Amino acid sequence: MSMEEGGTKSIKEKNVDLSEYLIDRLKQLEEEYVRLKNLYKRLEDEKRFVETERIRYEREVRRLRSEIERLRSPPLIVGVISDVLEDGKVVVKSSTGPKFVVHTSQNINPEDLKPGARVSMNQQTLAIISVLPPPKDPSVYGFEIYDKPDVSYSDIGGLNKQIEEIREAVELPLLKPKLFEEVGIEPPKGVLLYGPPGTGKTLLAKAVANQTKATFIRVVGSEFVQKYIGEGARLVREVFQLAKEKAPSIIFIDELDAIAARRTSSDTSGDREVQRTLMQLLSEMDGFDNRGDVKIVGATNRIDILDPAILRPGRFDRIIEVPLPNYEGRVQIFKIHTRKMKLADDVDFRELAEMTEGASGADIKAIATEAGMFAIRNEKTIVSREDFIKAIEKIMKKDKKLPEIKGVMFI
Ligand SMILES: Nc1ncnc2c1ncn2[C@@H]1O[C@H](COP(=O)(O)OP(=O)(O)OP(=O)(O)O)[C@@H](O)[C@H]1O
Repeated sequence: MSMEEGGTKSIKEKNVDLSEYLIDRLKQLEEEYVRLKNLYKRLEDEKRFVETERIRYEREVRRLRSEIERLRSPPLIVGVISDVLEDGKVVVKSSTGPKFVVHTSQNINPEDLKPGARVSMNQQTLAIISVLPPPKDPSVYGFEIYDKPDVSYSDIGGLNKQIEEIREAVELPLLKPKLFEEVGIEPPKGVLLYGPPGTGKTLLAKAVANQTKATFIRVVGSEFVQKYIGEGARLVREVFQLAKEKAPSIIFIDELDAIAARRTSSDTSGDREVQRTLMQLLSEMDGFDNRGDVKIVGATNRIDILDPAILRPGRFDRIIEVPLPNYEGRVQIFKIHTRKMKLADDVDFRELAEMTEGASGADIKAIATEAGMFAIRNEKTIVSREDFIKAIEKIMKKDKKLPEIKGVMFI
């Protein structure tokens, strides 16, 4: 009897155990379900994120591919249409001389194809790629023109001697031409600024233009000879023409070395193109009156490779060195580029200047901007000494990282 009782109990107990077990198991499964559901949601989110990242990278790859394509594409030749034939072909005179019968791109509106129109052509097939705007439009050549640049002498740090020299050579003749006549001397025609990159050469030229209310025309030497083959000499002519029309004006030729490097023995068509451009520049400089109100300021990082012809009297006859700033200069440049920043009391320009031996004005500007960025990253609006120190480390390290390759200047 007792056995039987005991047996029934155990069956009951077993049932209780089983139902407890099942409830437990159910709970576990429910929890597992919730966990998997969350995991699924997280994976879905991650999938979406990865998907958008993929699309972003694909877009970036496409952009870089087209950039590579663009950089690889050969320069175009400039020509002038002499006749439009009935079959849609066109007779063009290339800027290097001979005439050709060529095809045109389908993207060109046939109405734009008129005799006299300037066009760009593929180097190999000479097919017309586009019709260029009329030559008088200075933007065609990428000339930068400012009626009155907004840079003043007070924006330039550590170049007092250079400012004095450029004022004497460019500003005085523009503002007081009579003075030179009375004394009976010819004012300098052109001034050459030379020195390492980012030291303020462009800034100096802009400040003189501002002070004399002259139009500032900036052209880049390498663009004269690289953008449109066979056009360098004509571009030089056009810049001088434009400068005369906009007088008083200052022509600032950046990267002068690209068109005025000493002649080498090689005789490629590229060299001949550079030669023609330089000849045109020399003849323009010789041809105009130095008492006039057009002044030329050239800039180069490589005075050592310039053709001596360009430095002869009556051409670039004042040469001004624009070196890397010394300690005092760096203090001043730090002051200039932090004028609009809110600085903590622990920022000491003297200390910063000591830490930035060898930095250019452009480097110091970059340090100030970077210090501001560090402050923003830490959600501060006041920039502290620590932000500057981090910025100096970052910018000065970047400078040092540049590879050293003999004979090559990194600009
Ligand atoms: N002496 C300086 N005082 C204040 N700012 C300077 C000075 N030098 C350079 N900078 C800053 O660096 C920037 C670049 O300088 P700038 O274009 O005048 O150099 P550059 O000598 O013409 O260089 P590059 O040879 O590369 O053309 C300027 O916009 C300016 O903000």
